[in-house]
Formats: sequence, C-alpha cells, structure tokens
Amino acid sequence: MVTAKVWVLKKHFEGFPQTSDFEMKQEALANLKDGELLLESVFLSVDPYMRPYSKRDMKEGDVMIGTQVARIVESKNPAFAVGAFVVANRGWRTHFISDGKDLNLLPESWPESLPRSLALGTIGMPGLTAYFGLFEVCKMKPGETVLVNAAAGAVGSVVGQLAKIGGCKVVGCAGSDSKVAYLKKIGFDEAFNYKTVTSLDETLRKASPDGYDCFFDNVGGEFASIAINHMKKYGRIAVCGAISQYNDTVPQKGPYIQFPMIFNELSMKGFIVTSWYNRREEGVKALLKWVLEGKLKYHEQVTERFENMPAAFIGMLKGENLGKAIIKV
Ligand SMILES: NC(=O)C1=CN([C@@H]2O[C@H](COP(=O)(O)OP(=O)(O)OC[C@H]3O[C@@H](n4cnc5c(N)ncnc54)[C@H](OP(=O)(O)O)[C@@H]3O)[C@@H](O)[C@H]2O)C=CC1
Ligand SMILES: CCCCCCC/C=C/C=O
Repeated sequence: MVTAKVWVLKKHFEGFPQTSDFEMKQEALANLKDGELLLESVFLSVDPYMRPYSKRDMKEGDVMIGTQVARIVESKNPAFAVGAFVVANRGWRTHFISDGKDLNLLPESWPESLPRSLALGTIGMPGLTAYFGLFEVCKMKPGETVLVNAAAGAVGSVVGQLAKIGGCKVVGCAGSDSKVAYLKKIGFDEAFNYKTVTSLDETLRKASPDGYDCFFDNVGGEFASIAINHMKKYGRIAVCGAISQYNDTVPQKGPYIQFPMIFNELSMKGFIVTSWYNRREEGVKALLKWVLEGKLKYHEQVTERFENMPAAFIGMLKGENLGKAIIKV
C-alpha cells in the first residue's frame, strides 16, 4: 500500500498567506482496481490563482488545489503505460490514483532536451494564458505596442516574447533590477522596475510616448488605473490577473476607468485560460515549436522537496520567482 503526502488548507488565508495556514497530512491509497493507475508527482506548480480560488472554492481541511507533472508507476489501464508522464489537476499531493479520464499525456514529441516541468509553465497553463490572452483577447497585430506587467513571471515573460515574435514593440515591468535585466535579455524593448520608479505615469509615457495598443494586465489595482490613461485610441486590454489585490483585506478604491474607456473607445475583456482549452493542442504545439526554435526562452524557479511547497507559494506571491515557480518533489 502507498501512503501519499498531501498539503491541506488548515486555515483560510487572511491577508498574506502564512506557512501556519497549511498542514501536511498523510493519505493511505487503496490498491488499484481494474482501469486505474497509480501516479507519483514529479513536479508541482504554485500559481497566483490558488490564492483567490482558495477563498472562492475551498473549505478548511481541503487538499490545496493545483496541478502536477506525474509519472505512472503502476497501471491497470491498457491506455496508459508505466513510465509515461502526464499533467494532472490533483492538488498538492505526492501520489494519487486516477481512472485516466482527468489526465493529459505529455505530447509524444516532447524532446529529451526539455525539462518536463515546462508542461506546467511556458508550454503549459501559463504559456497558454499568454498565447490566447495576447492573440485572441488583445487581438495583437504586428507593428503595435504592447504593455505587460508582472513581466518576468510565468505568464508575463511569455507574453512579451510572443509579442516580439509577432512583430510588436514590448514594454514590461517587474519588481527588481535583476528581473528588469532578464527582460532586456529576452528581448523586451523597454523594461523598468515598478517599485523604484519615481512616477509610473512618466515612465509609461517615456517608454512609449504614443501610448499602447495592447495592455496585458496581470496586476490590476493602481498600476492598471494609471496605465489605462496611456492607451491609444481603440486600445485593447486583456484583464488576466489582479495579483496586487489578491491579499487585500480591505478592497482598493478607484480611480475609476470610465473616462479613458469612453474617450479612447477602449475594449477591456477579462478571461480564464481554460475557456480556450478546446484549442489547447494548438497552443501547446505552437509554444513547443517556438521553444525548440530558441525564439521563446524560459526560466524556472525550482524549489526542492514537497515539504517546501507552502514556502514556495508564499515566495512566489512575494515576487521571489524569476519565470515559473516549480516544486521538484
Ligand atoms: N486569467 C487566467 O486564466 C490566468 C491568470 N493568471 C494571472 O496572471 C498573473 C501572473 O501569473 P503567473 O505568471 O503565474 O505568476 P508570476 O510567475 O508572474 O508570479 C507572480 C508575480 O507577481 C508579481 N507581484 C506580486 N505582487 C505584486 C504586486 N502587488 N504588484 C505587482 N506585481 C506583483 C511578482 O513579481 P514582481 O517581482 O514583478 O513584483 C511575482 O513574481 C496573476 O495575476 C495570475 O492570477 C495566471 C494564469 C491564468
Ligand atoms: C487546471 C488548472 C486551471 C487553472 C485555471 C487558472 C485560471 C487563473 C485565473 C487567475 O489567476
């Protein structure tokens, strides 16, 4: 019999998550029935959505939500071979049993040279968020100017590079000078540290005096309220995330967005990546191709050991990650 380690939400987060809000437990797994598989997590993902979704969807004592790359260690299902790797959505668990219906096999064409953890990042959910958010929600066109915040993270770093692949000028910001240097290295035309600029308004104007056609917003709050005044006529805003607000205990207040929306006839659309998963294969194929061609660079912030998942999650919310935050079990 296999015993899984799991992390549960011991206490709902109040403000910024604390390690004491989590508890590690053990789960005894039953023997496999016909049609079932036993899997072990190899890489797990910590993502910002876990913070707002925990409040919306979870109760205290539930296993933390999340995805993993897992290896099949035992199979009583002829459709799945032992040793194959899948992406699963089974929460913060070291081992689990599946009937196979909720698993996505890694593409057979996955090259040996690429870490399988990319299936949780640049070639997974965050990469797909960038792909569909930029091409379908922002409807980016060659020659345009694109603004993205949280630009050195899992989604933002892909947004900026896809915009360059698509023939745009890209402006990005991040929360440290080393992240800004990374943005320049991967091809951003302009990059700045939003924590140290004296005026965000002036910095956005200087980076693109004519304004922005597309704004891929990962942050919300004050940044978005200022950036919206720098949109060009008919500009498009993809509301992807609002990480500056996830840990608020008191809701932030305006400024309000109606005037720039009206006068510049802007479009603003929120989206959830999974609504585009009927085209997931197309997105994965495109992202994988660009990575292999060297046009789409990746960086991973790898935390060793399952025991350190809460610390990795909290660190990611604090901005300690460059690129995708990953846990290697
Ligand atoms: N709509 C959708 O379907 C999806 C939305 N998202 C959203 O996209 C955004 C980025 O996610 P992801 O790329 O996975 O995460 P990241 O890898 O970008 O990690 C989060 C980053 O957010 C930045 N950050 C934290 N607090 C603040 C703050 N107060 N103000 C500005 N930046 C902050 C930090 O970088 P820094 O050092 O630069 O501050 C941190 O590294 C999130 O808002 C997330 O919720 C993600 C996936 C799907
Ligand atoms: C199978 C994992 C689904 C993740 C969906 C993430 C949507 C994110 C919203 C905001 O961060």
